[in-house]
Amino acid sequence: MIEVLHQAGRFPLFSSEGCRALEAAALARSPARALMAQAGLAVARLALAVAPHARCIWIVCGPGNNGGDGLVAARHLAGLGLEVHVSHLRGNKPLPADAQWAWQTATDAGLQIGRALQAPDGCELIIDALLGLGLQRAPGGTFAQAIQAINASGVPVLSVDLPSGLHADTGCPCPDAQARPGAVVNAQHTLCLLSLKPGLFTGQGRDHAGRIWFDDLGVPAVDGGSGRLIARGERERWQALARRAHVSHKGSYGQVLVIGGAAHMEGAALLAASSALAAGAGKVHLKALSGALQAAGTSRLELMRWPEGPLDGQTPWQDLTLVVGCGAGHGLDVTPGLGSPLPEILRQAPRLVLDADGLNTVSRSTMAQELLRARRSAGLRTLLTPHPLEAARLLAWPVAQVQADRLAAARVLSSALDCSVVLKGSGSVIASPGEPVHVNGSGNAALAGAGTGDVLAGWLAGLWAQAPAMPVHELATLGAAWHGEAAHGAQVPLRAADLIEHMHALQASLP
Ligand SMILES: NC(=O)C1=CN([C@@H]2O[C@H](COP(=O)(O)OP(=O)(O)OC[C@H]3O[C@@H](n4cnc5c(N)ncnc54)[C@H](OP(=O)(O)O)[C@@H]3O)[C@@H](O)[C@H]2O)[C@@H](O)CC1
Ligand SMILES: Nc1ncnc2c1ncn2[C@@H]1O[C@H](COP(=O)(O)OP(=O)(O)O)[C@@H](O)[C@H]1O
Ligand SMILES: [K+]
Repeated sequence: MIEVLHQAGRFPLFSSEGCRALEAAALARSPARALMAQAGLAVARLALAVAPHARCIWIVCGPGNNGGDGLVAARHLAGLGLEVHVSHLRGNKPLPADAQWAWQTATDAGLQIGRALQAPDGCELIIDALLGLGLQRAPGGTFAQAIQAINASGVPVLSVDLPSGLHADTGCPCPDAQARPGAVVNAQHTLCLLSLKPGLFTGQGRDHAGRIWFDDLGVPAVDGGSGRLIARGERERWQALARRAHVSHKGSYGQVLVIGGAAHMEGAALLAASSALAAGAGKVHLKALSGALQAAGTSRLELMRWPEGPLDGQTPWQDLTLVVGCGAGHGLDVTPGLGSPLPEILRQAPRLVLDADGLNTVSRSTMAQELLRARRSAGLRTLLTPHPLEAARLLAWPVAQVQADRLAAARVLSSALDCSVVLKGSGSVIASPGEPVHVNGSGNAALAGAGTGDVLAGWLAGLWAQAPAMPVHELATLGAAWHGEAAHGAQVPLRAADLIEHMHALQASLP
């Protein structure tokens, strides 16, 4: 058993369908009941580890195999002499065979199984085995009551496989018939079994699941899942990026050009440019859309101002990695006569990170969308870094639809514009045409502050300038993981300029 987000490495993520296929294959290879026996034992072990002093435990079991896991755990914990109260909520249908076996062995062992919907007096731990992978709809009736009682109890909760009510694929509460979100258990710990579910790591998953543990039940990991979790910092991969030959010089590390920073939003472009420098780009140029900034220069003396004049056939495109859009306002709008540089950038830039108002401009212009879509087949590479609202504008969806299934939204956007995408937020989702989706496990709400996205965009370009041949999907994954890692242990809230320093300091700690 591991605590997933404390591990370095990449773990396969399985959609509900993939989990079912893995489960069926594992069941076919195992003796009858062996998986549930192991699952229940793992739950009991973790309960003892996270609440070693608890004497009284309430175990709330549902009508499927999730409930079966809870019943097996109940038998083990009662066998150790703990005061175990079991509530079993079941419908009119017979229990599945494994859960029926768990119920029978528990009652044979003398466990009393009731239907109470309140934590017993003196309860010190709740085990939530109500609903797992088989969640079909928003919990109603006694199921909703049980979830409310668990959440209102003030007692620590260990959820089995998933916090009950959370959808495994999306990390959202299951909606009811009126599309209102249903109740979800708020757990301190979740023990995910057999295969990792993406919904634990993105959307609302992290807030409901607490600390996430994983037991593969002895079934070896296969990488046939629908995506991958990037658990924690990937220092060995970063080290390869940061390595410098003694004989190298600034020309060895590429050039970044940042275009953005309209009046009143100069800071966004400065953050992106400073971040690209800190990431190690050899030279960083700034083309500010605000005349004042372009004239006055910046407090970072290393930054170079890009000369006045249009970007055109004379621009050394091949040498440049571009970050376009940070604080650009309407300055890139593709209105005839205004001379927006965006169409030429989309036609020419070999490596382009498009962020913030660059994305908003694209969402308003079908011409820009067509130019964007044509880039990959022309050998030009693009990374879009939208937050959920920017993604919603690009997709012409409500933002709630983006957040309701972040993996799907990132995939649809990536395929609609034929680009790589980092859909930012809790559990950033990285999607690229033909690649498995990655979910970034690092980072936390210390990053929820103005400018941290500009820092990400600049950092990505800074890395890309140094490794121009790196596949964009990999680059986006490494950059997002680095950005998130820098927030661990940082003071909350983390100011964006300080974030750059934290990310820079991680370079020094590389092995
Ligand atoms: N087999 C094994 O060896 C292993 C199994 N494992 C464990 O099994 C779990 C999956 O078990 P599962 O497929 O039985 O689904 P589960 O989550 O228990 O729920 C299904 C039941 O809930 C019901 N139901 C659904 N929604 C509802 C709602 N809103 N409100 C009320 N009821 C609702 C649904 O009824 P129905 O929709 O058919 O009316 C059905 O009766 C998995 O998460 C893991 O813990 C692992 O340990 C690996 C080894
Ligand atoms: N709760 C969180 N967990 C992990 N990362 C977060 C969280 N909140 C914000 N972030 C990260 O912070 C950054 C915010 O970017 P963005 O919203 O574009 O900010 P801005 O436009 O002000 O620069 C993104 O990289 C996002 O993934
Ligand atoms: K559960």
